Amino acid sequence: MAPIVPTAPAAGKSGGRVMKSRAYVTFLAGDGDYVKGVVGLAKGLRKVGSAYRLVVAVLPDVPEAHRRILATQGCVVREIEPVYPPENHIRFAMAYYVINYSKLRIWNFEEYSKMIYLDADIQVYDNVDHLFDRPDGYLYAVMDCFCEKTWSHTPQYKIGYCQQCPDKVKWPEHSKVAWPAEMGPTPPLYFNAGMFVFEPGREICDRLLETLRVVPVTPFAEQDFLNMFFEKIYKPIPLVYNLVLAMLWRHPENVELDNVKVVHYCAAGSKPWRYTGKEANMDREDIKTLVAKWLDIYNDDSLDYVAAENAVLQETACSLSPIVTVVTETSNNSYIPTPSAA
Ligand SMILES: O=c1ccn([C@@H]2O[C@H](COP(=O)(O)OP(=O)(O)O)[C@@H](O)[C@H]2O)c(=O)[nH]1
Ligand SMILES: OC[C@H]1O[C@H](O[C@@H]2[C@@H](O)[C@H](O)[C@@H](O)[C@H](O)[C@@H]2O)[C@H](O)[C@@H](O)[C@H]1O
Ligand SMILES: [Mn+2]
Repeated sequence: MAPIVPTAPAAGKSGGRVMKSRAYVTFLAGDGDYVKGVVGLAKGLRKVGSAYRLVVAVLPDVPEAHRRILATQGCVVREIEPVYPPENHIRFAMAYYVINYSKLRIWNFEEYSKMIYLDADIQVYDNVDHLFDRPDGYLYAVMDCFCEKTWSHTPQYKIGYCQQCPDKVKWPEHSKVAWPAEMGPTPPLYFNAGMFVFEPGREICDRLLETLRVVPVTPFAEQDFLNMFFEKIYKPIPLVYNLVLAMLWRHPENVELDNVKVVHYCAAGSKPWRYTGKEANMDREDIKTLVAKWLDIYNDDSLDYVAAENAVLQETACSLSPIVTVVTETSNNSYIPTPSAA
């Protein structure tokens, strides 16, 4: 029987107006091991019973073999054009951050009404689908921390100010001690761009790319840019939705690990799929536990797309023949797994 190729994301109808769908989205570049992060994320979202697909925005340099792995894990693989910042001589906080500007292409996925972006080094341990119901018109994300060495180029770091504890070292305008006037006003709230809730739109995507061409390039690349661009509509959400690991040693008083729903493995040496435990802070018990948690999901075959689909079918006691996922390449170069009865 010819496989039934699912159409574009299921769009509900309400009163004649086609309701667009929602999805999680991540970003994959290169032929390296971040693909493991995406597989882990896909399985993690399945484990928490998320109702939405995971779209993977891939750069052209992501090999076919990796795209097929992702399609067989139930991901919707969409190729995007790279985005480069204007000519610059900036030293990025991490040299590879230059590729992260390509994340901006996800605003072009306007077939979705709302998306939750997650870095490939993020894992979801509790269902967070309810974030899709937050009021439209804002960008929701968790506040970052300025205390790691990666921030040593900033005035915040130099004076020991962090938005996670604004009263510990106050920003000059609120401090009794004389400070150089050029410190300016307190910096606006700043989010970590590893996780955010946003509304795609071609028009806003064009505005992002036009603006990128005329603003200075800065060390935290697209994260700095997104914070500048969305400053007026950024709404902070609790850190349980994106635990930047450095918070565990920089602001433990702000972290209730048992309540954390989403963990961001962004500290140096914390990527679970290449963890050695040798870097600073990586021998902490809480880090070892979180890395083991990530690996448990990654190595759990029952969370693979086909296995999970079969489990659902068995649960509904249907006597269907086993599902074989045939990956069907569609015209716009996106791979959508096509479950078909053998
Ligand atoms: O070689 C790379 C580097 C980065 N990324 C993507 O870019 C995101 C941001 O990079 P990273 O998470 O390493 O930055 P961090 O959050 O650790 O600063 C990753 O999560 C991946 O989604 C990728 O696909 N391949
Ligand atoms: O390209 C710029 C990157 O900036 C951010 O990096 C993190 C990381 O460097 C941590 O090590 C720091 O502790 C944290 O503060 C900092 O924000 C995002 O996680 C990532 O998705 C990406 O946007
Ligand atoms: Mn990250």
